[in-house]
Amino acid sequence: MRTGRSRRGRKRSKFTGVELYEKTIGIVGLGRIGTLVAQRLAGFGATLVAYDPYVTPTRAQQLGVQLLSLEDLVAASDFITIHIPKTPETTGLIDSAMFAKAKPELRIVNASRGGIIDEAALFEALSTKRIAGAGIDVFVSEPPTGSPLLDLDNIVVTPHLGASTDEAQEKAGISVAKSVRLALSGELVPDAVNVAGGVIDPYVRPGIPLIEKLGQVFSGLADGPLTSVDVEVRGELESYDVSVLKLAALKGIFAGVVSENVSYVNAPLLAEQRGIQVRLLTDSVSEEYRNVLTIRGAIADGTQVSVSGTLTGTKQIEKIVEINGYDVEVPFADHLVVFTYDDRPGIVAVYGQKFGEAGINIAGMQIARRGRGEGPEHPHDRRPRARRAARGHPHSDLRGQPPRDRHPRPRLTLAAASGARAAILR
Ligand SMILES: NC(=O)C1=CN([C@@H]2O[C@H](COP(=O)(O)OP(=O)(O)OC[C@H]3O[C@@H](n4cnc5c(N)ncnc54)[C@H](O)[C@@H]3O)[C@@H](O)[C@H]2O)C=CC1
Ligand SMILES: O=C(O)CCC(=O)C(=O)O
Repeated sequence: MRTGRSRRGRKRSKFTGVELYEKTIGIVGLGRIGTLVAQRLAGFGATLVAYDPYVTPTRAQQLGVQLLSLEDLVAASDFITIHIPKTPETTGLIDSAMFAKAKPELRIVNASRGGIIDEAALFEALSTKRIAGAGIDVFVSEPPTGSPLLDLDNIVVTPHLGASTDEAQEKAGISVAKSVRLALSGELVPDAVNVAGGVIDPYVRPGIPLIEKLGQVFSGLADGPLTSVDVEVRGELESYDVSVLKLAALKGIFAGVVSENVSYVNAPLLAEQRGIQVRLLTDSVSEEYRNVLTIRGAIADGTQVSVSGTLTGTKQIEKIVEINGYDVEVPFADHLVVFTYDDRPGIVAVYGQKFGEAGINIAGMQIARRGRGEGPEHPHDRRPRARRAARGHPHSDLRGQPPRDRHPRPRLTLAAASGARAAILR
């Protein structure tokens, strides 16, 4: 890096730059920063391409970016800007083989982590003018004292100042404080290194508490040890990274049934320890709602359980929209009781009477059936029964017993709204 001054003043011609307008800019890593870079660059009249194997083409399209392979991105780009973590996979990602594919006009910027660009390969590419220039904020060893890169005149270096604005430093402090608060209250800390949730888009965020509650309902409905759980995401959410919804579903499922504290970190482990196969499935088609989240599981005896939910209206009210194949539309409540029974007259009155005898107020009710006089489809649905799903008291057992690491036997359970008064009818 040179000061660029001659004895008689500046040689202005040495400092002629190039425009971004009508150039191709390659963004490596379309996470938080890569996305912001794409949004900022949208106004520069450049063609934006990106490489990020963990981002869907639809998501990239929403950002006005075309996803390419890394090789194609390097070959097409006039500028490359790197925004990925340093991992074994990304160390030396940009090496001499990549520079061999680059245009001589390429200018490459790395403000992510040192070593993602192989420094020896970069030195070679810059010193032989294989590429036009580089802007480097991060080095393998910092400060980069003695690095031969510092002697080149087609590189601009900064001492790891990528986040050094007054605003960024303040935001970083606030962000850390918020994460600590979330961790202390047992909630999801999206930035935690041991949470496999990935970048959580604001559009995905409201689905987290929804699917966690669905997990609690699912757990109340499941009557035996689970062998598999599918977390299904249908609708517009399909184009986002929704991996956090899998974690939240598992957290909800296990919250009421294991005695240990369930978190976003240990929930996948709890599933693995129990030999439960867990999958995240996505589909862009959702017929009735903009988005629907479903937890579908199989129990060891082969029966299936499912529960779906959505967020409705401008207030984004959380609702259950399907239980075991029956269409419903029920808002979540502190206590829910689900009955499955043969479709014949007088059943509702029987249940109503039992609730009344137990001094329990019914605040709302919905009946669903697949067709006139039809009974339930699931074999395990053939006898009258109830399952409860309690929100707000996930650890409370209705009989006042400690939570158990197994599912309850079939029984008719009535729950008092306060959780304090409860009765069990068999
Ligand atoms: N120079 C500085 O002062 C600063 C540096 N950084 C660094 O910038 C980088 C990006 O930060 P964020 O955007 O917040 O991270 P992020 O986690 O939000 O995004 C990273 C993206 O990289 C993608 N990715 C992961 N492995 C990949 C691979 N092998 N190939 C291509 N893409 C891959 C992920 O899918 C994700 O979309 C990080 O390394 C961070 O430490 C961040 C802030 C300031
Ligand atoms: O300015 C700092 O403290 C370093 C920021 C950084 O490299 C990061 O957030 O990854």
